[in-house]
Amino acid sequence: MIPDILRRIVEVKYEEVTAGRAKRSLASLRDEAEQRRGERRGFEAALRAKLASGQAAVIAEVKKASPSKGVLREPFVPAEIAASYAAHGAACLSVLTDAQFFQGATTYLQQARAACALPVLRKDFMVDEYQVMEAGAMGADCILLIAACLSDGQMTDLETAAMALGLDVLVEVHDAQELARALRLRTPLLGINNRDLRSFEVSLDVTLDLQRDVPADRLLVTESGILGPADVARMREAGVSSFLVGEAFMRAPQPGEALAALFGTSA
Ligand SMILES: O=C(O)c1ccccc1NCC(=O)[C@H](O)[C@H](O)COP(=O)(O)O
Repeated sequence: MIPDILRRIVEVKYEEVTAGRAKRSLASLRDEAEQRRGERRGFEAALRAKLASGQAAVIAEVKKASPSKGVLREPFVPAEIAASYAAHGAACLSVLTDAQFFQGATTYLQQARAACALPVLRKDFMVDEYQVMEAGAMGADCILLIAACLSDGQMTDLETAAMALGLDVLVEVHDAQELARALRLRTPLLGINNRDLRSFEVSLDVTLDLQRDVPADRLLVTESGILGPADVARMREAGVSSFLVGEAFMRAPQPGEALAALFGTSA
C-alpha cells in the first residue's frame, strides 16, 4: 500500500503554521511582506518574455531531495545552481522551501534569488494565509497553489492574499475536476502536474489529455517527469511551451548546461 504522502505533507504544514504563529504574528509578517512589495520580479512576465522570444519558458527547480526519489544532489549549493540556470536561459526559478519532505529551506530561496536576476517561485504546500505572508516576507515572487490540497474557498482566499502583496500565483492541477476549479481563479498561470502527488505515478499523458481544455488566455506549464528530449518533443508537438523541471537538472553535473542542452535556451 502506497502511503498518501500528500495528506501527511498537508498535516505537517498545518502544524508548521501553528508553530509559526506562536513565534511571530501574522500582522508582523504581513508588514514585512508589504515592505518588500517593490522588490518583486514579475514571474508571469518573465515566462511571457521567454515565449515571445520564441524559446521555451523553463521554470528551473532547485530541489535537494524529494519524497519519491530521495536525495537528488549532494553537495547542494543553491546559489551556484541558480547562477548556472540564469546563465543558460531559464525563465524563472522554483525553490523548494519545505524542510521535512524535500530538505528545502527559506535560506535556499534567498540564496538562489540573490545569485541571479530571475523571479522565484516559493515551492511549498500552501494551506494558510500565514505561509503566503512568509513567502512575501522571504522575497519570493510567486507562490504555488495545489488544487489537490485546497478547497475552492481556500484557493480564492490565498490567491487574493498573494495578489495583494504583488505575488504571482501558479495554480496546479492533476485532473479534469481540479482544472475546472482552478479555472475559476483570476491567475493566468496554470500548472498541470504529471505526477500524482498521492501515488508518485508520473505520466506525461496527464498534460497531453488536459491541455485541450485549457483556455487560450491561460499560460500552461507542464510540471514533473520531463527527463529527456523525447519528453520535450511530445509536449512541443502538442503546443506546450512552458515547463517546470527539477530532477533532470538536479542530477546533472552542471544544471544550467543540462537545461540549455534539453531546451536549446540561451540567456
Ligand atoms: O517530487 C516528488 O517526489 C513529489 C512528491 C510529492 C509531492 C510533490 C512532489 N514534487 C513536487 C513537484 O511537483 C516537482 O518537484 C516538480 O514538478 C519537478 O518535477 P521533476 O522534474 O519530476 O523533478
